[in-house]
Amino acid sequence: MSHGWGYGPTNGPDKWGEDFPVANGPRQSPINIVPREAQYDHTLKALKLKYDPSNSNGILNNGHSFQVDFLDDTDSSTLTGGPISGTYRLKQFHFHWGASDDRGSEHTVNGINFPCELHLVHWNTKYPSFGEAASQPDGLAVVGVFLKIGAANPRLQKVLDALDAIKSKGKQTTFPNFDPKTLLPGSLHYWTYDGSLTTPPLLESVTWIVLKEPISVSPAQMAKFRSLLFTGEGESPCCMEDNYRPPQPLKDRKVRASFK
Ligand SMILES: NS(=O)(=O)/N=C1/NCCO1
Ligand SMILES: [Zn+2]
Repeated sequence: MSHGWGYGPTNGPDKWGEDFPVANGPRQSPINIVPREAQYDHTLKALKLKYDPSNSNGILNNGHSFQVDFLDDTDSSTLTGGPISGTYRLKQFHFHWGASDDRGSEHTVNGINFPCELHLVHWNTKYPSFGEAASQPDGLAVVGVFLKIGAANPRLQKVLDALDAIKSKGKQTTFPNFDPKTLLPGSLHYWTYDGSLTTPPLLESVTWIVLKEPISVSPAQMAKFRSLLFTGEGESPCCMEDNYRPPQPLKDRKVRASFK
């Protein structure tokens, strides 16, 4: 790709391998999850998510999605338990979504797409920083949460209300006192497998933890996601939508389930 990566016909997922050959590697993400082929593992621990709302810092349109960034200089917002060992710090959360409600998630379940998927990105504190951790096979842990069309989600609305201030690429604003736990479903049952970042550089450093239970989002709330722009101020506007990578080959991997 002569220009930066994105989700269009000339710089989208099918082209990423030109600049990032790991795109065709052995542990790429996302994947299609087939529940009846997942192996229940009774040794898997319960997820422990401890988030301090005072760590939430800002919200940024990065030109691919929007992300809420967290202060990660202490262990006050962490993921422990689950399939991982040690302590992983929350760095940011972001979403992927479609141009219409029939697509948008990155992981699929029995080939079914959800309209949106939330990713909470954590890094292993055995490494000195997110950047260092991102290059290690056990460096990152991302919790994925599906969003399913239903009733409006008042907790999600707090995030969506900030989007008017970050409509175009590069815009950011403060986003204090937000508890990401409010975005989680009632059940923390999960599927887990070894994978990668789903965006370039596609590093194969992610332990994926995909929650079985979705949270709700209304059609009007989905329209709010789509009101963002991939493009910067002064560029011809392009709606931020279909910012998802499709499922990748499972290759020599097993998906484990934390539940029967
Ligand atoms: N979609 S993803 O795998 O979470 N990708 C990233 N990239 C930077 C942080 O998370
Ligand atoms: Zn993501």
